[in-house]
Amino acid sequence: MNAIVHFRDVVKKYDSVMTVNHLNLEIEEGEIFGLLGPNGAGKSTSIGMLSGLIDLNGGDITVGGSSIKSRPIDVKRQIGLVPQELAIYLNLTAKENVTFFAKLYGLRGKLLKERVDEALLFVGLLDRAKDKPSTFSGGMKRRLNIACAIVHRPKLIIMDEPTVGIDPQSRNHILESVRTLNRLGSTIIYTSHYMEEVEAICTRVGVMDQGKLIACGTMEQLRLLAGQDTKLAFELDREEPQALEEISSLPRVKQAGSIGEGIIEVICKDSAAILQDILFIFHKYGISLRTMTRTEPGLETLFLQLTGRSLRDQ
Ligand SMILES: Nc1ncnc2c1ncn2[C@@H]1O[C@H](COP(=O)(O)OP(=O)(O)OP(=O)(O)O)[C@@H](O)[C@H]1O
Repeated sequence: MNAIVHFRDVVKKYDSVMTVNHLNLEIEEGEIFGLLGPNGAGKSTSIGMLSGLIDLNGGDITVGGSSIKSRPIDVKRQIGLVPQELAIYLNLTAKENVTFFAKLYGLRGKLLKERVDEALLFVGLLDRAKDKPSTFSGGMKRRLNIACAIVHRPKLIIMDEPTVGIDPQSRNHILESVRTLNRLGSTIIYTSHYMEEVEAICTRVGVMDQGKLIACGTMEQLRLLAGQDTKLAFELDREEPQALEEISSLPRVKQAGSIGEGIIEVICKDSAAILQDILFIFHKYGISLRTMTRTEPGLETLFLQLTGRSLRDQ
């Protein structure tokens, strides 16, 4: 894997306030990277610097090896930015909007027409191509915003809170689009303070607070970092005290016990690493597994544990 985005010691100050405080971050090609944090954490400022819209006060950011400071045009060409505020023209039709952005990115002629239709189809607005966005719902406007950002098939797509205040249908459409764009080869950076969205679609998550990256990793890694426990529940065809004893003595298992009706619960750290060991013990004692459930603490709990504050109540 190659890092497509590299923040190196990035600083942004407004007056004397460190809005982005020595941010170091690498995002690999092919990731859906979630940038999570409460309002004012510095997410939009970081994204703004990455997109060349805000100057840096220190450090550097590279995209595909090009520096935003010395080669901003190279960087911008690789990026599709879906900004938090809608960046569409209400007096142009949907098609004219997407065409405008396609031309900005240098598309011309037949290719331009193809890509515009493709982008409108992708966001489910091809049948509304001739309508002006003033007649669209909030969710449709956001989808048009996405079409404008992806029409040039960028390597890196940045979405800044794209689902704020929209209907569930458009929200699901957008989340599904993110997955599809990623499958088609784009790396995605997705900022949000909706933890459920980040948990559902992101392969890795960076948690920002007060201008700093306070944690970064897969959900499993973040849980480990915060020292949180996962609960595994196994429904078995029979219970075997010796098997339970062996499970209890596995490293990383904090607690294992029967809760009756053939169900045993295991409280552990890093459940992915010990699952094989537990299944091996069942096999050794000839115990059949009927069902298994895994309950994990969410990002909200994790944020609380890392900062002592809630993500939502900022
Ligand atoms: N142009 C500006 N001048 C002064 N302060 C600013 C400016 N832009 C942002 N800030 C401040 O920087 C801090 C970080 O803002 P930023 O928009 O990056 O946060 P965020 O994590 O994206 O939050 P949100 O989810 O609300 O967009 C905030 O305290 C904000 O008030």
